Amino acid sequence: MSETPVRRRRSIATVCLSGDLTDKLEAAAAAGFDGVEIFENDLLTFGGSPAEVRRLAGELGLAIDMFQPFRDFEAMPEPQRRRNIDRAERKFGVMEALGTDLLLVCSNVQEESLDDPARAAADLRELAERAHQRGLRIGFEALAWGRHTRQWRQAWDIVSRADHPSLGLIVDSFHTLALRDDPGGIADLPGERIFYVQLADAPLLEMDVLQWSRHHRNFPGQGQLPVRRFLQAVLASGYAGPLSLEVFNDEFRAAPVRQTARDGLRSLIYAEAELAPACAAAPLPPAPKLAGIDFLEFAVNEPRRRELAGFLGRMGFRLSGHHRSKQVELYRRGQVNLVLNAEPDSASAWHFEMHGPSVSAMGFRVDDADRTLARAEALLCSRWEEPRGEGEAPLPQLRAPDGSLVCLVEDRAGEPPRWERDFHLLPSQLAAGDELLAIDHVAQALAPGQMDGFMLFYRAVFGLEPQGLWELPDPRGLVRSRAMVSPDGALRLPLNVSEARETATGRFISAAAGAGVHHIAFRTGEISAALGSGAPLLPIPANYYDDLAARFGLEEDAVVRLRASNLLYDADREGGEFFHTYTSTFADRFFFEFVERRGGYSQFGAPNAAVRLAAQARSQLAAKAGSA
Ligand SMILES: O=C(O)c1ccc(O)c(O)c1
Ligand SMILES: [Mg+2]
Repeated sequence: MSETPVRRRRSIATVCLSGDLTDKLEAAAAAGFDGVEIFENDLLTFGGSPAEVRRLAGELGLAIDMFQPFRDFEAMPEPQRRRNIDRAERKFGVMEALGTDLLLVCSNVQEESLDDPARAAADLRELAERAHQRGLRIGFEALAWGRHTRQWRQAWDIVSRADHPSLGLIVDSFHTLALRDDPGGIADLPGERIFYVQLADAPLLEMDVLQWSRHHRNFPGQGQLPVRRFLQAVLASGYAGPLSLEVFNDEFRAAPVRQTARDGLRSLIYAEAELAPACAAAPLPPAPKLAGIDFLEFAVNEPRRRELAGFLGRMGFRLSGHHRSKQVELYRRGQVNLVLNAEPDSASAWHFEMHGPSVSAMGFRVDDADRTLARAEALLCSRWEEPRGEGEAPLPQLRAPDGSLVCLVEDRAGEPPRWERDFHLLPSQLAAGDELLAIDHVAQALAPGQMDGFMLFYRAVFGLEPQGLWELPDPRGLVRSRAMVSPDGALRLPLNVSEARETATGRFISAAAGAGVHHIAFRTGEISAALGSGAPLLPIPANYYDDLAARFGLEEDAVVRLRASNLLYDADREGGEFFHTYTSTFADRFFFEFVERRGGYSQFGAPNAAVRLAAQARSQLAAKAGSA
């Protein structure tokens, strides 16, 4: 076919969003949605009339696609059957006032409903005929926990038996995929008989499907369901209506509404683009090929600059350059670049005001900076341009969800990055043989509720893949950790979140006023040589080493060496080994880690996290006692 695909309409159910109906509509419009599904409860609890909702949506440029849900309608014995018809007629009145023509009827969950598809079809046919007379339509959706109708095929069977032009099918990815039902057959339905499509993802959880649906859904790309297969089947049917998000999620209910709405639209754009050109009018530029982290920038003021420079110096970093026009210094050790930014009136200065000494920017090595920026903007990220001095190189940058910056550094084989030319470089003072090889990973602390949004950002914009979830015991609560990793492992970003305020992650969030980088790991060659003697290390208790010998069956002298160097150890099943150690924490904010990977080890030593967290809690207490 040669016709250019038109952009498909994108919608969101009001139940996805926090706040009252006004907040929800404003956020949906601000994000850029075309329409909304009005969830009945949001209308019932709203202070204004349905006509006012219609006016507000109209002013915001939002269509009201659908009113939902209408429950427990089909296949009821009399007298409920008749009462349900009367109940529906009243809802039709509400729909007319709202200015929407589609009502979602979800499958009956009542015990007394009849196991009689013919009756269900007859009831829905009558409802559709009544709707038709008022210019309205009915869509029938199978709830995964319906009494008799649970699968899309059963709902379709009833809809096709009823055979009324004002009755169609509604499919919802969650209900289909949560039951591990095959969405493939949806492709064979006549697309115009599908009246509406709802999309949701979810993490794989072993639990009752109703509880799973009501509390743990998330946006496509944030979970583990094969939403893409579902969407592929829907599009193959020829369905031309809106794609709509319908997510019930406890964290979303508590989250800032505009961020959730923007995440929702980002997830839809991303989901569509993965299926381009079937779906998106303008396919997204491809995700970058990532070659690791080129530099990290720290926001500092003058006293913190001196302090941090001292800390870096003890880890073997040397002052390696002064920016030509700004109060910015480059520190280097081997392949690792750290930049201290004290420039007034800069993005970094603003970051310092908000968060104190902190990582204000990460430089990602990408194959094509402009293309990556175009992709990011298409995925609703904003770009940032820092003022530049005469002749200085432009550095494409975009904002991460926490307000920090991601700089896109073009990786030009063998050549130094363009930004280096903006520095007066100092003659290198290479220490021989023990240089740092790379920034191995950068871990971020997130506030509760931020994991899904950050995960989607790194996945959609940069093509990072979410790894398994780790639960790390801190003495003061649980920390959940999930790493986002580029396909070849060149870029690794663990994301940590904790509900408990006194865990290392919780303390960071309160001390640093929100999400941010809380540790940076450097990859070394032979780690004991790379450590030297200067780095201020976090002490590891002797008990750890006794256990280590038992767990891995290490030789006595190997354990002695680990202990002497304060090293933690992990190994994977394939014989890969991991040696690592942590520094003390700088200004109660962030700390560093040195890691050596051997034999293809690709994890982060999560089994050792508890030891690290406990040691940090102990030194935190000691510091408190010292200052009291
Ligand atoms: O959880 C529910 O009741 C419910 C209601 C309407 C829907 O569209 C749905 O998918 C679930
Ligand atoms: Mg639904």
